[in-house]
Amino acid sequence: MASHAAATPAASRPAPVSLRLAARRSCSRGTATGAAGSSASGPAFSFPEQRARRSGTACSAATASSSKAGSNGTQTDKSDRLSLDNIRASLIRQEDSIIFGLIERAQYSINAAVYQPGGVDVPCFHPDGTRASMLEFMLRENEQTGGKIRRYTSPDEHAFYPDSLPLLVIPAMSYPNPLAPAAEGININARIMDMYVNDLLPALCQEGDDFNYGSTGLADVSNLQCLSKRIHYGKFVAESKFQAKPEEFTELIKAQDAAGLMDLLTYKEVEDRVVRRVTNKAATYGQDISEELPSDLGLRNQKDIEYKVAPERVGELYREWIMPMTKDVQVEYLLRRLDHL
Ligand SMILES: O=C(O)C(=O)C[C@]1(C(=O)O)C=C[C@@H](O)C=C1
Repeated sequence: MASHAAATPAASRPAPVSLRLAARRSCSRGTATGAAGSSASGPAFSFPEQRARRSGTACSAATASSSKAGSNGTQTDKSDRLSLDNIRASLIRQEDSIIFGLIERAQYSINAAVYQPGGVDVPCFHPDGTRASMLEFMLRENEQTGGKIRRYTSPDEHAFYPDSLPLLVIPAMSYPNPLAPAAEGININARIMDMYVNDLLPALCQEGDDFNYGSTGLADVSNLQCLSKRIHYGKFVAESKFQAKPEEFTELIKAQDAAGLMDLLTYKEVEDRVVRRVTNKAATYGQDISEELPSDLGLRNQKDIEYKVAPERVGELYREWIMPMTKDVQVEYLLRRLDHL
């Protein structure tokens, strides 16, 4: 059990070498075989292909068969979840899944074998015959299922293996998408995977191996998908900021001034509030709640409360990794905001 004591900064706890190697290999090999690469030097996959996935034009089997679809076989998202007004509220809701997921994962040891290619004997899916890690295998299998039911046609979802997605088995759906076309080429999942395995897990989990590989991998898949969604929401946040100050942003975009964009989109006081809220949520979700009403328990001394994960540590992970990567997505999106228009 973690205490409420001040957490050691994640950056000062280097990951075991084996984990660093495993994730690096998975990222570099993944770029060649389907895993998303960092988009710093260009789109991770081709623009027309990604559009096909989003629009469902690669999904003829499904579009041809639905009676509930529109005249072109495409359904429309009737929810308002991608309207710009709902973006900040969604970020706050997503915190709950992320915090619960991190606490869930922290009950298991690091279990390094899950991240090492061949560490656990799983079927290989890399075309070049190199072995996959158990996490890569589970993530890709999960995307095969989600991909069939249009998860990755939604503009707020990003696959870790976008080049390996299957055809849809249900009709395509058209989503309201307030983003500029350049958004389609931005996918930083390879960086997110690297950060999760090498920085976040070592800050969260006990060293060692408890052999709960299946539970570990399931928690990891869910956490990676939640983190990916949260971080790529930066595209929507950036779009709302652009629309609020179009002249200022346009000037910086035309100058390709990444540092200026970062300054303009950063709200230090909002970040402080996020860290405080996340820390409070981690304190609430991470304590053992008994069947007694709080009033029957009397006043509990804060120092007596045992937490599953030190709440400050979760706040730090937000400050050090999750918010900076969300801002990186915002800058990447804004730098290309005027492309293809
Ligand atoms: O809420 C915003 O304005 C955001 O851009 C999101 C976010 C975050 O990741 O939580 C990122 C940058 C800001 O400095 C504050 C918060």
